Amino acid sequence: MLKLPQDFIEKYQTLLGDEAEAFFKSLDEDVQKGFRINSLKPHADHLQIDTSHPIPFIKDGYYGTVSGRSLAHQAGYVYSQDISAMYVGQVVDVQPGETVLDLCAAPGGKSTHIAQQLNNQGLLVSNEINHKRASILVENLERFGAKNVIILNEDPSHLAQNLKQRFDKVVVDAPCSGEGMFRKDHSAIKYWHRDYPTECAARQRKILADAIQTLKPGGELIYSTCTFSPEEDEQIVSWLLTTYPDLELVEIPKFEGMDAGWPDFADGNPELTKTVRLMPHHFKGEGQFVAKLHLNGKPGKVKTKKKNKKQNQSQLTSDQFALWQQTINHITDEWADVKRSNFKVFNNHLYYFDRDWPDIFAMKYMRPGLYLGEFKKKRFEPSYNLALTLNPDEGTAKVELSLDQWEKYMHGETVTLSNSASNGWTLLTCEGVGFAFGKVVGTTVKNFIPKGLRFLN
Ligand SMILES: C[S@@+](CC[C@H](N)C(=O)[O-])C[C@H]1O[C@@H](n2cnc3c(N)ncnc32)[C@H](O)[C@@H]1O
Repeated sequence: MLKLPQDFIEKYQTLLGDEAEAFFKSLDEDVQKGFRINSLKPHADHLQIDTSHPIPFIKDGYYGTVSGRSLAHQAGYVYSQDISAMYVGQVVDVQPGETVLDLCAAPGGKSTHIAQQLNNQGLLVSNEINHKRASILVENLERFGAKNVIILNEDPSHLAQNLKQRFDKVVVDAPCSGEGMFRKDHSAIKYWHRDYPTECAARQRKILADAIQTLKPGGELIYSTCTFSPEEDEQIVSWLLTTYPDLELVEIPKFEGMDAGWPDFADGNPELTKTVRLMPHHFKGEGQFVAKLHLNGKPGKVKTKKKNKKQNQSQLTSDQFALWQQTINHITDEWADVKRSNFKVFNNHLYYFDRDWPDIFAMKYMRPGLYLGEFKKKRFEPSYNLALTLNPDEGTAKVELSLDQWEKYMHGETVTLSNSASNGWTLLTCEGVGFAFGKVVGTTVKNFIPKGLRFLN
């Protein structure tokens, strides 16, 4: 049985009254697992992912599990995710073409969901303050294969300074006391103490104050936590409403087992019933809280900043452009019409960066646009990331490997083909699914799986 802190037990006995026992009991029960299918990728019925149990209120969401070692996961066709967390992504309700900021984004559950909803139109800026976690965010987003994502590794205050009123939607999936994760991750209990929720709430107010500055008037702020504590849930929303009179709550659709937020947990404002609480004794997923707020008002004057020097120094030379075109046109014609002004080069690394995207070059970035590959002396090496954006069904040069060969390739080994293929860079597929680039020389496929992504055993 889960050993809960005595202060926690007493707090929730007082807050939940008659329901407290059912609530504590539910923390010992198994949680229903889920995954999302990545709608950016072509249909892949042949991957035999079990989609017989759709989650009725989540588009592309299913009950069940998919192994992290599977081809489907490695090639970015699925994302395993708790169903409550999926619900938050659904609540964001992004429309293709919008500009979205995911401010606390690692490991990428909401960001991959948003990227999917954008359908390669508009822009997602996905930010994570912690560098190690930001690297995991990069891996997960790159697998997903979206072309319109910038990944930053910044403190929210720098985004507030540099990207004022830039976003249609801003998501703050806040660092919190994590009470809703106790069941999944028992170690989360170790960090908890009586004052922890209040400490987390102070940090959340600071993050939200920065987040609001990046939101366009007319835009929406989505605030969520994976905790039950009123200090971080209803009380934070109540603080937002009183501190920022231009914010108003938007009603969120509720489905079976979902509770409305509890006004009595804050200042009694009945508007708080527009928020949603997912409690494990009522709902099948982990604990979660979510609120959606609309920012009224007219756009204020935003000082236009001088373009950062790095922006201008990052132009592609005509030789580099020719080398890029020569390499990519051998693989696919998808990039044939993209103009030179939409590329940037930093230390020989090439990125796609749409001219209309905001200037992020004064900030710490992990991916200033879609990473396309690296110039090395007189050649260009296309990136793993680029391979995962390609549709193998649309005229892409490809070589099909067996599942055994795929496993070998994922271990970093060279693969030998039974028949020789056309020499040069090619998309590698397995069961028709694109999973990486390889370089063919006769019957040999040289391995280019990034070291950090290789299977170790
Ligand atoms: C709940 S997790 C985000 C989960 C993520 N949205 C997802 O769906 O996969 C909160 C994140 O906030 C980050 N964080 C911690 N302190 C922060 C701060 N002061 N400002 C912004 N983010 C912070 C943590 O590193 C963590 O990755």
